Amino acid sequence: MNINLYPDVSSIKEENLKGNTVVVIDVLRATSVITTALYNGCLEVVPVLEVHEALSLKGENVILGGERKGLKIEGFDFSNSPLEYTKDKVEGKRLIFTTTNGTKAIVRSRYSDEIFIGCMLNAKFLADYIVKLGKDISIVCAGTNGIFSMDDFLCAGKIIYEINKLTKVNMSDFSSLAYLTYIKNKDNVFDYLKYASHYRYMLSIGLEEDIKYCFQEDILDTIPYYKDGKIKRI
Ligand SMILES: O=C(O)[C@H](CS(=O)(=O)O)OP(=O)(O)O
Repeated sequence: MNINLYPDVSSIKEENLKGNTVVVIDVLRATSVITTALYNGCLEVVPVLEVHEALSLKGENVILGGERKGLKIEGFDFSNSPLEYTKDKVEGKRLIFTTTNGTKAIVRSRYSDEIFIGCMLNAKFLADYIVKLGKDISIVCAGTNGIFSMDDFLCAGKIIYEINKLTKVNMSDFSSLAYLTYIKNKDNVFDYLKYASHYRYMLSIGLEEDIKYCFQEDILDTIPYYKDGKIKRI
């Protein structure tokens, strides 16, 4: 099984993803939100690129979530904080979701038939599931504003680490680097993250609790799956 890793959305090409199992990561915070919302009973998440698109989809049993510059959008019900997506707020609801990096990465990974949403929260469970599919794996990091992001890279390393425990893999050099980075830092994640600009930005706008939440490992057994413009739980 081959594993390829893409540092941000601009580096993905249709021919690289076709036929592969694709995992999209935006650990801070979009893919952590999606996984949490579905775990808490949200029916489906619809990722959209633009705020006006989200607003136009308002309706019964629909909630709007997301951010711009890390902050809640006017007219939306929720921000991009996974801590807001509790069972009492999201159960039985349809979430329309737009964020700066994460939802773009998901929508732009549509070249594959098998697209999953990954984060630290579900890494081990996701690895178990996708290994059984037996296809080559492409991991797409959302990055931040079109630039490589160390936080997504560490999460990619964790997912590769979990896959490697289960089956024989052939890692690209970039995948190996993520894998080794995770092994080296797994016991001191926050010492590593302090070098990450996205992490520092999140801290500067008061999101320390979100970060702590997003870097918990293997606490949610939810495997979000993107098909026909919607993300649902497997
Ligand atoms: O709010 C977030 O977590 C980020 C916003 S930004 O990158 O800090 O502008 O959005 P996401 O799409 O989840 O990376």
